[in-house]
Amino acid sequence: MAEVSITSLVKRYGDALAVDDLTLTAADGQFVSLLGPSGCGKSTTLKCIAGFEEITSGTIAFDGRDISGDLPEDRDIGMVFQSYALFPHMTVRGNLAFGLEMRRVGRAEMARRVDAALEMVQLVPYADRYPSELSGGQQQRVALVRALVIEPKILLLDEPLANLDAKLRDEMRTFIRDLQQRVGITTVYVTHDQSEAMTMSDRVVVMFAGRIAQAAPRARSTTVRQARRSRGSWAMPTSSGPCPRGRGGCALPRVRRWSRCRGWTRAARPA
Ligand SMILES: Nc1ncnc2c1ncn2[C@@H]1O[C@H](COP(=O)(O)OP(=O)(O)OP(=O)(O)O)[C@@H](O)[C@H]1O
Repeated sequence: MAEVSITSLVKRYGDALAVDDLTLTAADGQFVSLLGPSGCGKSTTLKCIAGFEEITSGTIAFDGRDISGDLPEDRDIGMVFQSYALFPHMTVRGNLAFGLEMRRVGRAEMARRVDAALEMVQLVPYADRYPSELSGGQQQRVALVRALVIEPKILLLDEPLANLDAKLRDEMRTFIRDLQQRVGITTVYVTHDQSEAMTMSDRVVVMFAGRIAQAAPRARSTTVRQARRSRGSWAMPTSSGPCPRGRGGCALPRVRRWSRCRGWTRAARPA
């Protein structure tokens, strides 16, 4: 497991500034969510951490070692996408074994890790099925353990629940959080769903226009229901800085106060 430190990260696509001087640390074992409206730079930040995008400037370090110039395969990360990205022509077992084969893990060790992974996500009876023979939730569980089976230092999740229905999403939130705590892996999770971020994370980092607008620890007792209740008062800041209503709630690094405050414009509320 590792600490992720991003310092003054800038990512430009031509003239477009996707990430603008972002500095962020995810401590060893911490679950950090990047939350914000569409186009604010969440996925770009994640892709920069993964090495899928070349950064324009700044540094990304794992446990203090600058990995900004490393290839993705040298970064020791596991990644899960919204679209599952499973290999359709491989069985569940084949999907789980693929990354281990690439890393030349021995047969006995590979079998041990794949069996443990199947057990972990309760998919032992589905080991020989193909992805098309699984439900969305089952496919996402395969994608999740496929990322973990290579025993990466960092887990990156890009809106992994976006394709699931509401009930399954609730179940998967708990599932992912429990799994993350059991494995103790440093996790960066991208979402535009406030309740998802609040119920799953140790820290919620709100992004807006490529920058960090708010960073707050999770309200510990927050449940899915509590988070849902607060959704009515959800409002994205139109700029960083204190609450324009002057009540002070938004200026404090506390998710609960901030989410209750109605000072921020509702016009920018994410869908
Ligand atoms: N390959 C690319 N080429 C040009 N511009 C891009 C590219 N990828 C992202 N962008 C731009 O960078 C900005 C940030 O995009 P990004 O995908 O990181 O946002 P996001 O917060 O993850 O949004 P969403 O929630 O919709 O996925 C957007 O303005 C987007 O149009």
